[in-house]
Amino acid sequence: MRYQSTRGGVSGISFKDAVLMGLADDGGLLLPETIPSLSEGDIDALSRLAYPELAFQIISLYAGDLPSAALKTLIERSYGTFTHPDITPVVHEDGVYILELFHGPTLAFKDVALQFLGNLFEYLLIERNQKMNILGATSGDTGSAAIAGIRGKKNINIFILHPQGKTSPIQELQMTTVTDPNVFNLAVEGTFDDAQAIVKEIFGDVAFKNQYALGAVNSINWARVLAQVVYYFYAFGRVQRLTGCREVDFSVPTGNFGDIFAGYIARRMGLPIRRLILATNENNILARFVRHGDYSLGTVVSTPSPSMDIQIASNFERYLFYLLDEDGAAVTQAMADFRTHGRLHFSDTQQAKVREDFLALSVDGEQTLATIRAFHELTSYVLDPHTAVGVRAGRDLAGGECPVVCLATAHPAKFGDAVRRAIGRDPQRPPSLEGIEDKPKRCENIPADTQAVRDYLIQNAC
Ligand SMILES: Cc1ncc(COP(=O)(O)O)c(C=O)c1O
Ligand SMILES: N[C@@H](CCOP(=O)(O)O)C(=O)O
Repeated sequence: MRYQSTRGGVSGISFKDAVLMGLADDGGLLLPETIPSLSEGDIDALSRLAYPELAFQIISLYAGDLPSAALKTLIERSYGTFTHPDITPVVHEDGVYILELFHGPTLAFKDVALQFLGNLFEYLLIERNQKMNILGATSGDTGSAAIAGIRGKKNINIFILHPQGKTSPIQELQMTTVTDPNVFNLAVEGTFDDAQAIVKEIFGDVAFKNQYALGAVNSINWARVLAQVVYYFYAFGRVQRLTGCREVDFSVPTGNFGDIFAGYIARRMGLPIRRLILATNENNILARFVRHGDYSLGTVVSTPSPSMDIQIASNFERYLFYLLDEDGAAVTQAMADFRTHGRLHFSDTQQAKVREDFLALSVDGEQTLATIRAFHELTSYVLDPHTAVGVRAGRDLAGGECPVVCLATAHPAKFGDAVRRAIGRDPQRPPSLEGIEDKPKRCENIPADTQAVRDYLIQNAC
């Protein structure tokens, strides 16, 4: 499998090189040159596999340059840290199937890909006798998952920018209480969008990126998206076995568009997904885009689901590549237009195509809390606020005989304030969070300024 950039300036590179390149050197995002197509029989066989074996089969399709034995070991190590034997179990509650993606070390879906990516980076750096400085932006969950995947690894430093005071207290502590010497937490005076823009600008300076061997842990990195494709197949197999259904709907709480884009790839591979339901909070540029073709930038607002307080969704560019008929020049132009005007226009034909690919709903804070409350009253199950956004959209938009799978993207204990407001008590704390408030912390404040972050990197790079 070879990889190409959405902007047409990079092509023919291997999986390993794509993982190390992160952001494509022309500023675009990397995608496989072809998407493998699976038959009904293939999917049937895959749907019977346990998670690690399934991950091996799916990832192998895209990573032909990784020896099989090495890939197997990476997968075993990555999912050996999960506390549930099924890795991503599916539970059935009040008519919806909940795909629990929060049984990894930091209690969010990011662990599924970042445990794997951390081990993959280590393997590639040993193989090439190289060092790496990871630079990432987080609205709360990627940061802690990336730090957990990288801490203690040799020849890698990690620099994570989070928006100061805008993550949940537990999310912040999960990052700042990791005081290993190779971990650098930077609290940016701005929003997640500011932090992500700084990261992309720094990656865009290819000479600097190469000089400091910068690596990407955000869903900029294709390996992130790839590892997330696996659980769509897993959930489909489990739900099909329970219900005998031929198709399923997935409802996906969405911010940076990485998770739902993984579902889109799964569908392009042939997985019978009837509808991909894109659920946002009030930061709803993507829901407006799907529903009305209105892709225009708003101002980031704070919500009970802070990890999705995002306006500029990184992976939208990957979808745009397909919407614009895989024309790199057209994507480059569209991205430049968006930077200049803060909006993009789509033809009626394109809008119709988008509505074939997705349904969408924007769920506000009150509705989110009401969903947590109502679901808890009916089932005793406590949803985290991001999952609640997806459950609300799934209930409103799914229909007919087709089961709906809602992605449970985080454990409720990460968002105690929102849960308390909804159900009047704190969520139960998993053992990994016990005593977290009492641990020593390390974090530095930094302005939302690219040069300041570059200078910090230069001083602290390995
Ligand atoms: C808990 C949680 N749910 C949902 C999302 C949205 O996922 P994505 O950014 O891949 O759209 C995020 C992060 O963005 C998250 O941390
Ligand atoms: N919600 C994310 C935002 C970054 O998304 P990513 O998938 O591109 O890493 C977070 O928790 O940081």
